[in-house]
Amino acid sequence: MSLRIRGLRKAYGGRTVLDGFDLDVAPGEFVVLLGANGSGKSTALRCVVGLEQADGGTIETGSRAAMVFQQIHLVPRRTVIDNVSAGALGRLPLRRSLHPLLFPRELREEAMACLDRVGLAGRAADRAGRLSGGQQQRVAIARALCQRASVLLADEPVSALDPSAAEQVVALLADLARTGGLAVAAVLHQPGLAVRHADRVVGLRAGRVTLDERAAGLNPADLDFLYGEQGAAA
Ligand SMILES: Nc1ncnc2c1ncn2[C@@H]1O[C@H](COP(=O)(O)OP(=O)(O)OP(=O)(O)O)[C@@H](O)[C@H]1O
Repeated sequence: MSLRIRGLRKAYGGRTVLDGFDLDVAPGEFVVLLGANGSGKSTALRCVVGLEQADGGTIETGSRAAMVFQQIHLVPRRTVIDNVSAGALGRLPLRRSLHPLLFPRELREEAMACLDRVGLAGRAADRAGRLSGGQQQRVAIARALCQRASVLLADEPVSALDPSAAEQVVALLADLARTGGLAVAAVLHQPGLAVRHADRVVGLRAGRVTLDERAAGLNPADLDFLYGEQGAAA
């Protein structure tokens, strides 16, 4: 099991946000998290990558977990390949991580392979800021791949993209799971994208899993339940 979360608990100022959250994502599987604003989806993913400290529960990620966000945060004046290479900076000696000219050749090659996996090898030398929003999100995914993660998390990766770019990015996440063997979990606010691309859908209400089923089986009653008046944190 590449990602296994059990009994995750988190409160902010005495207000419970995660109330015993469980999640399994297997290698090769693409799981979409759905739920109303405030139901705890982002907090759960942020706990996995250490951006938040859980109050209780266990998280196992196999090897490394990497995450992409709605806010893409590329360095716009740097080239696409420099941005992707930055995913590996933590593995380089400090001296070599200071400037792209000092990055080792093997790292460039690895970054190029990551860029190829997201279909953007041809844009390697362009400045990142010149790419479209959808292309920039794919570069951010390549940067995450360059971290050599076995678990890839995405927090609303397509909320700022037009429908066609969103479809492409979510299809890419599904493909990275199925052909790349990654365990992929994404928070989406578009149930249609989940039905079309995910293997499983996990629904949260008030920091607990209240739905876990095959994406193709998602029905309107499930969505009413997830997004109804009580769907957010209690
Ligand atoms: N750093 C923080 N300090 C205090 N409260 C927080 C913090 N981060 C999140 N919260 C609160 O925790 C609750 C859950 O937030 P979270 O972002 O996990 O929900 P979400 O399901 O991802 O919502 P959304 O769909 O709006 O992104 C919200 O009520 C939010 O205001």
